[in-house]
Amino acid sequence: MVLDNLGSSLRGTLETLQGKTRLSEEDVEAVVREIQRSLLQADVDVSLVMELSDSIKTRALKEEPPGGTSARDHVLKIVYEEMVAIVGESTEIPLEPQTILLAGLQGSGKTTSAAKMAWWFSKKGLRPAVIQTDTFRPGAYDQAKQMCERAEVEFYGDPDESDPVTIAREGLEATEDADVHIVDTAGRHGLEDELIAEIEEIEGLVSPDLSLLVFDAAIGQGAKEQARQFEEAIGIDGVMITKLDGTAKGGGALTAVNETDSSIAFLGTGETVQDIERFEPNGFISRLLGMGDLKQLSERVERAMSETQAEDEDWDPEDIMKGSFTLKDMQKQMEAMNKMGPLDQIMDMIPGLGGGLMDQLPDDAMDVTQNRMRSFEIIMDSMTEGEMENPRGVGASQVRRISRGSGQDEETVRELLEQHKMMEQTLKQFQGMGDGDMQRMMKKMEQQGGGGGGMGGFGPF
Ligand SMILES: Nc1nc2c(ncn2[C@@H]2O[C@H](COP(=O)(O)OP(=O)(O)OP(=O)(O)O)[C@@H](O)[C@H]2O)c(=O)[nH]1
Repeated sequence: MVLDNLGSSLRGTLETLQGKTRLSEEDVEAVVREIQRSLLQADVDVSLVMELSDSIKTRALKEEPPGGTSARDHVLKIVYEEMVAIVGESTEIPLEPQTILLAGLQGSGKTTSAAKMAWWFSKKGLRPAVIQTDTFRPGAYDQAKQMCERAEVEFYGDPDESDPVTIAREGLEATEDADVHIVDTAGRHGLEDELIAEIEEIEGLVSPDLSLLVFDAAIGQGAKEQARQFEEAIGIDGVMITKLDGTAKGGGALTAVNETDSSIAFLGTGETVQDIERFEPNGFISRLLGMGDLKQLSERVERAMSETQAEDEDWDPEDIMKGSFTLKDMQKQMEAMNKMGPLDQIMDMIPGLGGGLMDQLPDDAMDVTQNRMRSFEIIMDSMTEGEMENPRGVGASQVRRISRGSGQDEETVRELLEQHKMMEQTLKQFQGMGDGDMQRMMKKMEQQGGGGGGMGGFGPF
């Protein structure tokens, strides 16, 4: 999203402060101007931008950087804290039985978000059900049903019933064994009286514990009015911002959240049911500022690893840290990597890599890397069990055979073997480490956040 630009433009400005221990008024002005420009471009409301830049300016000039802190880090910390204050706390979502009502305009992503949330609750060990009351859009029933099948969660809808309130009532009865009920509602192009009357009636019937408003990140300034009307009709406890993976500006949604005193519950970052993140203000702003988001990263790694392991019970990632690292382990790691989502999203979560590295890479660098991973996967499919277990024993004639069998050139086969060797060596270093060493390394990565460092140490990809 365009707010990403904030990270790279801000980093550029902050670099000019490198080596300084004191800040002049001009230095602070320059940083604040850059922030204003990025936020306005991202559609954040003007008064909010002014409020934010005033507080950053006042604090940067008044507060003394703590001993040993550079002027650059001091400003970055202030910007970070003030931005976290704007987006506010995340909406509280208790992990217990409850009913959630989703509201929003047509196309905002409600149906998709309902299935995503159900998937999220199911991963937390609860039993969710989605109730589809959208009788307005003809395709809504099939879409919701399909997505719930993909998410492997219970679904209720009735394509032959035209009254949404009846569907809601019957849906709650039919899914009474579920503990989290997510009620999806119809959208309209605009906020017609009919839509408001309908959602009020559904709200009265289901008495939700939580009413969430779903916003498309591209909403722009219209968000404020929308949020106000839904707030009046049913009371909004939080919002879900969707399509943050796209080119949307996102700032309108931030403005609306700020204006309505509501908080952000979830973020939608793609079209599949797994593309949902719980909103975490610190991680979100860290990522915007190119400082990474280790929490989100480790959650994704854990999820991908356990899914990969569930598919092949003979494989245990823990073994890698103890014994030898075979090509089969590398193959499994690549499978897990694919499950983690698009590479550029993952890069943004790594402190010090994020925006900084992305700015330096050519536009197609991610595609090249992903294509190379795909070639590696095809090559590995053409290798024998023995070769996968002992890649160091693969000689020239085997390389030729694998190349012919996979349709990939010999050079790429050799590259794969080289890559494996490098990973094996890197792992050998880790194998000697205790938990304390690992923690120190993670800490170091966190401290380097925002420094725009290079690829150093981050595996081969
Ligand atoms: N890229 C991306 N697309 C999304 C995301 N969330 C939803 N979409 C897409 O946005 C479109 C609209 O989403 P729906 O879930 O149908 O929207 P809706 O609000 O239920 O629409 P109505 O039922 O007409 O009110 C679909 O094509 C979704 O695939 C997201 O986080 N990222």
